[in-house]
Amino acid sequence: MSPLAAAARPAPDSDRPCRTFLAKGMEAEKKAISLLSKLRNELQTDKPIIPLVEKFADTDIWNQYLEHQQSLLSESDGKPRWFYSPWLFVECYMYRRIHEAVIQSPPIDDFDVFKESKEQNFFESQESIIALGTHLQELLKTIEDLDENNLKNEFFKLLQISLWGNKCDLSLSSGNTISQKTNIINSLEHFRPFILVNDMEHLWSLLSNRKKTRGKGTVSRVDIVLDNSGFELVTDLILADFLLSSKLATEVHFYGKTIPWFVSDTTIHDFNWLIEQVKHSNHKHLSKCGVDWENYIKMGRWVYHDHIFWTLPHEFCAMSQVAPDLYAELQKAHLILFKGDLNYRKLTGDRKWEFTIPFHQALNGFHPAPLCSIRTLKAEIQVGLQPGQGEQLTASDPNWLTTGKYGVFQFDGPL
Ligand SMILES: O=P(O)(O)OC[C@H]1O[C@](O)(CO)[C@@H](O)[C@@H]1O
Ligand SMILES: [Mn+2]
Repeated sequence: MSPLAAAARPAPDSDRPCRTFLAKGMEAEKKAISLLSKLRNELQTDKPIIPLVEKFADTDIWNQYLEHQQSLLSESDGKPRWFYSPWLFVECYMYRRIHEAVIQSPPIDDFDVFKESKEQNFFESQESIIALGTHLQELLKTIEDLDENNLKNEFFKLLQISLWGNKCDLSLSSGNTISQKTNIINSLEHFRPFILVNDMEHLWSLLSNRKKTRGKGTVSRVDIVLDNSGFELVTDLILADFLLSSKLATEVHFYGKTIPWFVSDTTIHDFNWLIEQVKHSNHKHLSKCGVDWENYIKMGRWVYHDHIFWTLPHEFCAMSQVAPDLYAELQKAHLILFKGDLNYRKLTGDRKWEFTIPFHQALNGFHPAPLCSIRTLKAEIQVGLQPGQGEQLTASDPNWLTTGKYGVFQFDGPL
């Protein structure tokens, strides 16, 4: 019997639901693809930016923001358009429209379109991930005996690994694989000159002073606003493990993204999936990391927070108005680490600041707690440089702002 004839024959009752589900799935896939093609056409032909239509936790806030963008334009400017609106808004809007296309297409409405790329990044970085896990387990064997100076050096090493982990970012590589192939630990000295602002000493003095002076049983809390999943997330979890094991912190709070975002950004599914993968690694040191990390979560020493604010287009100086609950949560931290370039753009409002403007000024009143941006440069904004430093970089390396080759540890707050 020909396949067509077989398909035409009424299915036996046993697999009818399966076929219906399959048919519905294919229907949904077609719908999502057509919505995404419409989005691409709007983007490529500079159409007006249209309000979100699907009911979701943040639909109204997004549409209010779009109205705000409209209010900034004069009569003759017409509607906010793709090519003539602030990049921060338009890029965030694009990823939010991708999410809308998926939630409008049940039953695939909870599908993560970037899941495969994020998992591929993890698997392709296995060698360097194993090297990092081994490095951490070796370090933990002797951590109690390290003197202050050695402990500080180990802290600085893991901070730099977390910084350079930020290069592995799929939105910069527009989704092409950008996994960590080499053992990053051996390259730290080579990368050192590419750190343009280095406030690591501030981080050390803040945490080590608090460790010395805090009373028994008091909390030392470090909050990490995460960026990319995959290799970068491993570097952040290894840093967080060290913070607890060195007693520089007694608890670490993590913030991820509520929806798939900028291709590689971490969602709660990515966070849990990665810890599960590490725990089940057949490499004993790596598997020990995963077992410890799962225990930190069970004991409440690691806490994961979800908040819709992180996938809105707002600059962080608006957080206390737009998301006062999140601002209040961040105020409980003794230090907040903001990973990555997008967070840096939102910290500084993505303004065309002079390179030498102080970071404190660019934060425009956003001071929930002492904070540090740990960021590789992928967008044309950088503040807090020395006089002439930006100009010198432009002369020696014209694309220094956007290649991810340079990085900063930029601190703000009382010591
Ligand atoms: O993952 P990160 O470090 O926030 O990088 C995201 C950055 O990559 C880009 O999407 C492309 O360069 C920027 O627009 C964005 O700020
Ligand atoms: Mn990112």
